[in-house]
Amino acid sequence: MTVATGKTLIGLHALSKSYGSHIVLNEIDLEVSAGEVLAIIGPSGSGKSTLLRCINYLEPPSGGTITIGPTTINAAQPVSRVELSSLRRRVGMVFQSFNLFPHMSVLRNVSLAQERVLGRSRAEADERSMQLLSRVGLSDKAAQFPGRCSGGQQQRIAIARALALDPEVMLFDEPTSALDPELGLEVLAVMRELAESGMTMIVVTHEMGFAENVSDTVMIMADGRIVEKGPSAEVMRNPQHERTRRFLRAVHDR
Ligand SMILES: Nc1ncnc2c1ncn2[C@@H]1O[C@H](COP(=O)(O)OP(=O)(O)OP(=O)(O)O)[C@@H](O)[C@H]1O
Repeated sequence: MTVATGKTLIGLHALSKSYGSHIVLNEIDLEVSAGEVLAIIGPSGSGKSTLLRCINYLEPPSGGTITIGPTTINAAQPVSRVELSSLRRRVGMVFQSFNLFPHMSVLRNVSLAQERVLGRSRAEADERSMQLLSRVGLSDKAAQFPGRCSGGQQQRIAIARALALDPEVMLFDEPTSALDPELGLEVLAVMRELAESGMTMIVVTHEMGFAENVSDTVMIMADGRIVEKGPSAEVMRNPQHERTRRFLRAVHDR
């Protein structure tokens, strides 16, 4: 259990996304409190990644609104570059593939956006980067290139890079799916620490242990809709909907 304050930080209202006639997100309503950790689980193709990508406008939604703190973006209206960069700055994202710059040192990977986006000096950015690398247990890798690091280390660097812009919320899209289980555990430990520090997190995951033991809230998606959402222990141990029960049984039998 983490430190959710009860104050809504993120609100989605009737958020929809279609590709042609294929409705991938069907009028999603969702509220996430400051400090809450929400795990999104569900079958393949149910719209989990699309939902995350719509929240930070990597995919423009087809309809609905996204509110983050005091700012509301309406999908029906054009979004300016200023609004988009403000949104992306406030919403950090970590992907399944780490997307680090291979030709830059680990330190530079973490510090570059701080200079470009936040206008920090190189010295300030490097100092902050070293703090964050230490937080993810990688201060000794600062001078290396990412290619010399393991997958788990690269994902922890990607987390440090996202944190470097001081986001209000962190989105994780299956951050351990590309990793061997042991390396995944390193990443999950960093995510647990982040959750306990009070970061607001939305995590698409196949890690049922994370959903049950770290997240405050679990949400099950199927066919672009929210099937069930509630306190994680309740949803994972006593699901109310047949669709959730079927999904959890299938995961369990895998
Ligand atoms: N760019 C795109 N163009 C067309 N269809 C897309 C696009 N992106 C996603 N889709 C479709 O949207 C649906 C939802 O995909 P999404 O990746 O959000 O599901 P998911 O629940 O995250 O699945 P998984 O667990 O397999 O990652 C799928 O049917 C997918 O084929």
